[in-house]
Amino acid sequence: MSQLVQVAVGVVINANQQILLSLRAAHQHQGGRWEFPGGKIEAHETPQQGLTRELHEELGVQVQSAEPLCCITHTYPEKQVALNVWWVTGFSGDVEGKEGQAWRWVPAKDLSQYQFPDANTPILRAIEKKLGLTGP
Ligand SMILES: Nc1nc2c([nH]c(=O)n2[C@H]2C[C@H](O)[C@@H](COP(=O)(O)OP(=O)(O)OP(=O)(O)O)O2)c(=O)[nH]1
Ligand SMILES: [Mg+2]
Repeated sequence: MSQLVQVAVGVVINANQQILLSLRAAHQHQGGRWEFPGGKIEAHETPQQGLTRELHEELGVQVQSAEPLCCITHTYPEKQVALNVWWVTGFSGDVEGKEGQAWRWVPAKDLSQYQFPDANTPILRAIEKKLGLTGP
């Protein structure tokens, strides 16, 4: 199996309980699916530094407050990823698709209507749990 790729992912939530999604470009791995923004952590970075850099590069926002949400390891046919997922409750700046990608704020309860990379199912469960959206 190829190397494990470490990825920092941000679940950015605003005051209206909406979550920021961004569309993966067609040419990317898992292209055409919606994602929680983020990307590969560089060798010299901590996961939180990677998160902050990626959200700034991809969406032009500055992370101000974040805590770990969950960690997921997933094996795709072509690579294995470790997603270091952060719950981002504070940021500054206006969101912009810096890489030309579509993005949108989605009510947390509507996330299941979107197609995400296969690894993301546990992230959706973690968000529901965090927000108390799970049934009895
Ligand atoms: N950002 C992000 N990546 C995800 C999610 N779910 C998931 O399986 N991944 C995978 C897809 C990719 O293989 C990897 C993330 O890498 P990436 O393509 O965003 O990396 P990057 O921003 O550094 O961009 P690049 O090197 O491809 O230019 O993690 C998700 O919700 N968000
Ligand atoms: Mg990325």
